[in-house]
Amino acid sequence: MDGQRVVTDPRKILINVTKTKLNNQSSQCELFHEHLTEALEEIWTDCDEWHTVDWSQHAVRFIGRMSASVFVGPELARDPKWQELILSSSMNTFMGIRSLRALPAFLRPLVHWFLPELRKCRQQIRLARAMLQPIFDRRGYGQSQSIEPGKMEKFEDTIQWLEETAAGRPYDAAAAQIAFAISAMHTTSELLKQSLLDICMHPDLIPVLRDEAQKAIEECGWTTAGVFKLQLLDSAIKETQRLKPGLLVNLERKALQDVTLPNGLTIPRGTNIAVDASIMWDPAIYPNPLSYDAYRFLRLRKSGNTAAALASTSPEHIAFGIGKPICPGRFFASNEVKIALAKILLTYDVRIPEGITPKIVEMGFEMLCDPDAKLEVRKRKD
Ligand code: HEM
Repeated sequence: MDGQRVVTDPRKILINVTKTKLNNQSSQCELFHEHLTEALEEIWTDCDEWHTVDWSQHAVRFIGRMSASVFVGPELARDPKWQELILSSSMNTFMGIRSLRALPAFLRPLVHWFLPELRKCRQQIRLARAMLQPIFDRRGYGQSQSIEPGKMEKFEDTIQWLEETAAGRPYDAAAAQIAFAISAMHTTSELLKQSLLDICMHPDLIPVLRDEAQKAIEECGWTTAGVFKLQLLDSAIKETQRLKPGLLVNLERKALQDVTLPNGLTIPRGTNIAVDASIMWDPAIYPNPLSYDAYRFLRLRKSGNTAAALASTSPEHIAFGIGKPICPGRFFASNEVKIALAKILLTYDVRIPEGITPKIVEMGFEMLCDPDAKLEVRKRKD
């Protein structure tokens, strides 16, 4: 799969762009806010009567739109054809991987050519190439030609950063965009979906979170400094991620040689291993671990625990991974989710329809937000 290959490419072009460029943009929060505002107006409208929205679908579209504003720049981010392409290609990749995993390993190199989802992925890579080409032409990029970084016109998007980081080495720009979508969209939108559902299931939080957001934005605007001030919101999201981390096991690896652990246990070569995420529900670490406590990480943060912020990680909270391959997109994802929640709470009244309790769905190792989750929303009076 082309998108997957870009992430595992040993030259690490995409990973380096994510680490060095993606988290370093001062204008990023404003851009996220601008695109989310447009998406909310288009999708949730200005209607000030309660109406039901398909939260499960809309959260993905909000994250897709915010992410695309930085991945491909405003022009493609606003293009409905690009939005559709990115959403469906990442879904097709996930479904294709699920279908392949159900087959014996020896059949996969052959069968993947015939699986409908993966055939669709290949068509979509071709479409992405065609849609990116006019931008490449306008900017004068060529996949095999080297442009001296200092001589490039500046664009603040991954199309440019990939070109700079590749520095003349061949790479597949379309596959890289699909790879960004695969890495970023599903994970981040799952976190956004469940965080808002958890907040709505604890409606006392809403006025407190609104107040925090109002003050932060009045003082600093939709900037990195403003988002940093959303500390209760940060804590609430991290609590959601603790209770529903996305995966029941994380950090999947294969032992390439016999490995003897400090306790003497030997993992034989060829063994597949993963880390059990249930440490995040250990009562010795998190008192009352199965209850949602939006203030839990705020209290820890105030007591000086440096790992208590959403984008931080520790052996007790591994939803963003840990160690060398820790998620390099975690700051980007945290900013997106915080901006989306603050903006939604400031602009809309939000509630879960009466009589409904959203369920978390476990599928294999995945922990998914209720795929049928609906919300009732109405625009707040200014
Ligand atoms: C809530 C959102 C996200 C979650 C929960 C998440 C989770 C993770 C985890 C657990 C890993 C490590 C996997 C391992 O060690 O086996 C990882 C790696 C990675 N993530 Fe994320 N991620 C999120 C968002 C993003 C975003 C927004 C991007 C890019 C913009 C991104 C890009 C990557 C990349 C490139 C890697 C591979 C790093 C490497 O191999 O060195 N992620 N992510």
